[in-house]
Amino acid sequence: MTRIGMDLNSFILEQERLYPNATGSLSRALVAIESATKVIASHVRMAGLADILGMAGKKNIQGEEVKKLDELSNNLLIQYLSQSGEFFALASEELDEPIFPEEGKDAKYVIAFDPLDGSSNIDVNISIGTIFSIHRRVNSDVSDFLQEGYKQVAAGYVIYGSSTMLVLSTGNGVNGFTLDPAVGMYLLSHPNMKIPEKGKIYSINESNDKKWIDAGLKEYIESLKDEGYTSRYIGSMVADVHRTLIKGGIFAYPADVKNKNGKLRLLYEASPMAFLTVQAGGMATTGKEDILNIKPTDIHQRVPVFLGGKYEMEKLKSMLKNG
Ligand SMILES: O=P(O)(O)OC[C@H]1O[C@](O)(COP(=O)(O)O)[C@@H](O)[C@@H]1O
Ligand SMILES: [Mg+2]
Ligand SMILES: [Mg+2]
Repeated sequence: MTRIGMDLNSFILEQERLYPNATGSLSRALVAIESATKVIASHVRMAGLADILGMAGKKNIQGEEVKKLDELSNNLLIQYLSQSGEFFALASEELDEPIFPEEGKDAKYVIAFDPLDGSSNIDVNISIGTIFSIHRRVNSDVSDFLQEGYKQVAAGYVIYGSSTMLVLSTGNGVNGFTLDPAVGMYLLSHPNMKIPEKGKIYSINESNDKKWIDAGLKEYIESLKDEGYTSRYIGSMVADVHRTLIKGGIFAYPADVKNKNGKLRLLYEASPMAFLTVQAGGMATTGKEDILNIKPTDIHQRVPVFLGGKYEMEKLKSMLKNG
């Protein structure tokens, strides 16, 4: 029986037993993520001492400066996920093209991940994270990554914050586990997470307001303020979404004149976070369509993101003009 303090491995095995035909493959895949993120968490904790802050001295395919911790986290995930033998292919923010690990040639799943989310916060000791999205292998090629978000088998994130937490959904609700550093285990701390129907916080980079494309957006934010909402924006999607899941409200990264499709990437940021939000009882849209219904066309494609509780999302839909 699921209970507070239950360790993640026992939880994963308990979920597996609900499906008598399960082979254990997804369980082993999740354990590989668990192991990799524990090692990343330990590096994050010591980053200031271990000379792993700052730039790696290169740019990724999206033209962004790669930080040393981006690169380290990417390498650790590639190593752990590949050696698990449970992934046919891996796509990452920090990889130009997906890779197909030798050990995974018979595997059933593909995984897309943002190894280190919130790069601009790495050097200043503010919460950062890892985001992942798992789909079934269908065609055995790159197109396996171009499946709609609602087809995700599992999605989740790890937040390296004042504590490290892993938040996971396999399509059966959302559960959060806190890493107990003394025993090195993720323990169930937030069972059956539900986003409040109405919150008090909006989270958006308001310094971009003059560049927002949709003419209704500014009016919407003003109207939330009139209702007494306050602003919180960390600039790490993982941290802003984590707060939104727990406290409610809305998180947004809209399209603007500089980022015509928004900034966040569909496969390894928008889609897994939309899956978790919907599983927690909330909603997620680009302003034009449900994020989980988008059929991706590119591994690194970007989309506008609005996600949050029912009240804020319904109000948003009634006020956006889709300009
Ligand atoms: O600084 P901005 O433009 O508000 O962007 C913040 C957004 O960019 C990101 O840092 C992008 O993610 P990466 O750090 O993985 O590139 C998100 O975590 C965050 O929501
Ligand atoms: Mg990111
Ligand atoms: Mg990143």
